[in-house]
Amino acid sequence: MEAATVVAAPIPAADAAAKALEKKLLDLELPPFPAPAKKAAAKVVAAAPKKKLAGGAGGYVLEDVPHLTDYLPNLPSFPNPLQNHPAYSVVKQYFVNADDTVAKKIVVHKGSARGTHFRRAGPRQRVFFQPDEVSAAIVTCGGLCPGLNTVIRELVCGLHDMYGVTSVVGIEGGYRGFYARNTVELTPRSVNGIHKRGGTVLGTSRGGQDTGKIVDSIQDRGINQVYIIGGDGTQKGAATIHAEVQRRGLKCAVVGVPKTIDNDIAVIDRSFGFDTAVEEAQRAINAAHVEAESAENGVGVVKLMGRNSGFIAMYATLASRDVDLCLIPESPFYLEGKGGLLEFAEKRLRENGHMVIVVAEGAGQDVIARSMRLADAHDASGNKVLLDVGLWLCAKIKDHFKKKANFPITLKYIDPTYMIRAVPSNASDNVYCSLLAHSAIHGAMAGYTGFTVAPVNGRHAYIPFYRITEKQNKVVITDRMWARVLCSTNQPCFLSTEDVEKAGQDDEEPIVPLVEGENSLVKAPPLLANAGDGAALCNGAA
Ligand SMILES: Nc1ncnc2c1ncn2[C@@H]1O[C@H](COP(=O)(O)OP(=O)(O)OP(=O)(O)O)[C@@H](O)[C@H]1O
Ligand SMILES: O=P(O)(O)OC[C@H]1O[C@](O)(CO)[C@@H](O)[C@@H]1O
Ligand SMILES: [Mg+2]
Repeated sequence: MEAATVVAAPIPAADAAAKALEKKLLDLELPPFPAPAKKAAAKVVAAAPKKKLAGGAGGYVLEDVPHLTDYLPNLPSFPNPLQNHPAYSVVKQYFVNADDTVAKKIVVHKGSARGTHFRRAGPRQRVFFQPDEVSAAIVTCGGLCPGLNTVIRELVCGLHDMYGVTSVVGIEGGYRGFYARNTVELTPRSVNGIHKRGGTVLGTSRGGQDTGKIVDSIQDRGINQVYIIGGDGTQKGAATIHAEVQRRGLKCAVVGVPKTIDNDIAVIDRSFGFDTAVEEAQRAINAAHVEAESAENGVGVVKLMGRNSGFIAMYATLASRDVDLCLIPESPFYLEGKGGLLEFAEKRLRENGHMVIVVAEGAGQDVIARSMRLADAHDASGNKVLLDVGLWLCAKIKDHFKKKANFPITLKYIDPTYMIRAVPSNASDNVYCSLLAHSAIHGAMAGYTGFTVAPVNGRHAYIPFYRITEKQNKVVITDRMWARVLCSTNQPCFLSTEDVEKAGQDDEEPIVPLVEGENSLVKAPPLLANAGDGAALCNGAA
C-alpha cells in the first residue's frame, strides 16, 4: 500500500512545507552548520526580587509575598465588605486566618524539616482598598489557552459581585496594549457569556514588554490593581512591572494569574486549560487510531503542543491507551540502529499491524537541527521557534519503510496543535478559573502584591513571582509518571545511564537514600542499557 501523509489545516501550506522539508532531509549537499543566531536582547528592566522569608519551628519556612504596606506603611485598612455580603456572611470561617500557609511539599518523613510554605489565598478580615477607590485592569499575554475568557469574566464579576468594584478595564493585545492601545471598559454585562468562547476577548501578543511605558500607563490612568494573565514569560514581565511600581511608590497591586497550556509553570499543581487541552487531544489521537487501524501497517502520527515540557503528550497518552509511542522534549530519542525508534516501529507494526505515535512539538529538536543543519530562530518574546518534528518524523518513517521490501505502510499525520488551545475551557477548568480569579481578587483587596496565585497541593496560595519564574516545570523522566507511560506504551525508553544521571541533576528535592525492601525494589533490576542498545525500562510490563 502507498504511504500517505494527511496534514491538518491549512492543508496547501502544510503540504508544501512537508514537501520542502522532505526534500531538505534527503538532500545530501547540506550547507555547513551556521553559528546559532544570538537571542534578541529583551527590552525589559531586570527585576531584583526581594525575598520575604520567615522561619518557624521544625524547619518551617514561609516564602511570603510583598504587601503594599512594605513600602507604604501608613496605608489605612477597612473591614472586608464580604462580612455583610448576603451570600458570604453566613459562611462559617469564610475568612482565612492571618497566618494560614500552604506546604509546598506534603509527603514528609518522620523527623524531616517542615520546609517551604506559601501564604494561603483567600479573603482577609481587613482590606486595603475601598470598593469605589479601585480601578482595576486586566491583560492577557503570550499564547492562547482554554479558560482565558473565564478568568477575565470571573475577575470582572468577582470584583463587582463580591467587593462592589465597578471600574475595570481591559488592556487589549497583551503588554504593548498598555501604551499602544486604548482600554476597553469591562462590566459584568459585557463579559457575560465570554466563558463559552475560546481565545481571549482582550487579544494577546508576544514581545513589546516595555516596563517603563507600561508603568507610565498604569500611573497615568490611575490603575491600582493590575491582573496579568500569562505564562512564564508574562510572569517575568509582571515581576519587572511590580518592581517598577514599588520603586515609584504607587499604591497598585500587581497580581499574576498563571496561564500555560504546556503546564510548564513550576510549583503550581497544574495550569488552567490543561485538562481541556488533554481532553481535546484525545479526539486527535482517536482519529489517528481509527485511521491506523483501518489500513495495512497503518501509522498515525499526532503532534501536540509542548515547547519544553511534554505534559500534554504524556497525559493524553496515559488517558488514551491507544498510543504506542510518546515522544516528549525531556526524553531524548534516536531513530536508527538497535533499540531505535524505527526498529521499534517495525516491531510494533509486525505485531499489531498498526501503531499510533504522539509527539510533543518540542521533542527531538536537537536531532532535527543536527540533521537539517538549521540555525536557531526566536519569536518576539525570545522563545525558540521550533522545527516541525511531526513532519520530520513522518518523512523519516516513510523513507525507512520505502527502503524495505514487502513492507508498505500507510501513514497519516494529524496536527491539531492550535485546535487544542483554541477551544473553550471544559467544566472542570471553568470552575478552576473561577476560583483562581476569586483568589487573585481577595489577595489584591487585602493589599498583597507581586504574587502569582495558584493551587499548591490542592490549596490556593500566593506565590512570589521569583518562585514561579526561576525554573520551568518539566516532566521528570526518572519519576513514576513517565514510567507509567513507558509501561502503558511498552516503548523503548531510549535513555543511556548518562541521560538518567543528567535528568536526576534537576531534581529539586534531595533523593532519600534507597532502603532495600522499603523504598526500593528488593532486587534492583538491570535498569537501563547503554544508548544504542536502547533496552526499555518497562518493556514487557503490562
Ligand atoms: N524575561 C522577561 N522579562 C520581561 N518580560 C518578558 C520576559 N519574557 C517574556 N516577557 C514578555 O511576556 C509576554 C509573554 O511572553 P511569552 O510570549 O514568552 O509567553 P508566555 O507568557 O511565556 O506564555 P506561553 O509561553 O504559555 O505562551 C511578552 O509580551 C514578552 O515580551
Ligand atoms: O504560535 P504561537 O502563538 O507563538 O504559540 C506557539 C506556542 O505557544 C504554546 O502554546 C504555549 O507556550 C506552545 O505550546 C507553542 O509552542
Ligand atoms: Mg512561555
